[in-house]
Amino acid sequence: MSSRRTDSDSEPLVRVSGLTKHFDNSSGLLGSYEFAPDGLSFPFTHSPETVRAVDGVSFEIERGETLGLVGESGCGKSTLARVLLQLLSPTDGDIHFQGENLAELSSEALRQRREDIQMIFQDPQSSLDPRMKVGAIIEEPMEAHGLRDAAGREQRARELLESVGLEPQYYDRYPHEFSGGQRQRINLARALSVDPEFVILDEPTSALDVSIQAQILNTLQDLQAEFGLTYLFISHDLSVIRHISDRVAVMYLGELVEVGDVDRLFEDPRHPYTQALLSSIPVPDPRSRGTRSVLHGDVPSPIDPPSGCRFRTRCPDLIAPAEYDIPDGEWADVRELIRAVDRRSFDADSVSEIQDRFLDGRLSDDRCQEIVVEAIEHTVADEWERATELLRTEFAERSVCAESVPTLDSVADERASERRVACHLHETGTN
Ligand SMILES: Nc1ncnc2c1ncn2[C@@H]1O[C@H](COP(=O)(O)OP(=O)(O)OP(=O)(O)O)[C@@H](O)[C@H]1O
Repeated sequence: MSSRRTDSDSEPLVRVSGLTKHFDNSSGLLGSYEFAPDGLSFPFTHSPETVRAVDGVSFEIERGETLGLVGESGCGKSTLARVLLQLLSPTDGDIHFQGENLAELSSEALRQRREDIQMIFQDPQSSLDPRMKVGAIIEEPMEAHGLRDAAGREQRARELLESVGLEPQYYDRYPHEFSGGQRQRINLARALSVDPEFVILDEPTSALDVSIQAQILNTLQDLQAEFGLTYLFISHDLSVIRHISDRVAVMYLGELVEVGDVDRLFEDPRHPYTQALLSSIPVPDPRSRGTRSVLHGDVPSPIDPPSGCRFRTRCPDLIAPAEYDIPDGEWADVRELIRAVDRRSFDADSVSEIQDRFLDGRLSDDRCQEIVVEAIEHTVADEWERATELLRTEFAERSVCAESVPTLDSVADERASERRVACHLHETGTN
């Protein structure tokens, strides 16, 4: 453990509250201008677009633990990492590191903090200058921060090579002489050379063969124990996240939707998005099949995310609008119909046939029955968009999931482990 680890030991190492990063996509991009219809005269409107990459994210990381951050591509994981690393300034929110608000630090204090927070990227090649020898690569951050004399830096570099599972004599070799896994080990040695407290690992094993991945993960765990490190481990690969994490934060479209202890979260995922992600993990036994549908469709644009719960447009558990008196089983049938119309996944020959296929008789709520029949009639008339629109405005947009933003609240867990979920299904009184 580092000698700096003395003050504010009761504080989590990292405390992030309401962290937000929006990108203004308009700068220099013609894409945000709408041109006059003749295509010749000066653009008459300008609509700057805001990419809501990270939106009000709060979490803590305790000293010595690994928080796994998981989510599909484009959900904001790398942006969050870059803001934590101070490579990007937040639009809003606070980052407390060792009890200090990074936004309030002097530039000298911030420089010191930069030493304490290091990052490992996916591509082990990109951060290794091919013209520099391994020793110089590892020593560079120490030199930049004025740590040790030349002999001390060399000794440290050789020690670190050993710590990360390489030979000390590799000190005099060039990066091209190493495999991908070995290069990632060199990156680790380089990051550890300044004795950081906190290491952010952004898909550190994604570019490596599966057999090498496991070795690097094991080395990361050994290094964590040896140096008392705290990790934020970012990956879209759930098996890697399960292997390495103590706790897991699940991110969707710029927001956290579930946070919990790794074993509990994998055994008993609560958020429909976490459930869908887990059900999409390939299972070794081809005969065993998940009971839930995997994720359909793409992640919506962070420029115009869905209202309310951002996952609702893909959620298999969308809550029925309160204004309809519709039993759960009937609502499940309606949801199935909505999805099928969305995907145009059936032949629309006759209204009664489609009704029989999706519904178990007439719906008990008259208004729901009317809407469903009208939508089916549209499909039979080959007016799929009108059907989709009708089902969207009469059902999806009237759900609490569309009308109100769920907050990331604690939910009861039978093993009393920490669990926070942002889903209306789990709000007190709903479930
Ligand atoms: N500099 C930028 N300017 C505008 N938009 C950006 C910028 N950087 C990222 N984005 C957008 O922010 C959203 C989040 O991107 P980010 O790279 O953080 O996601 P991610 O979860 O890390 O994805 P991946 O796993 O593919 O790297 C995306 O829609 C991305 O296009």
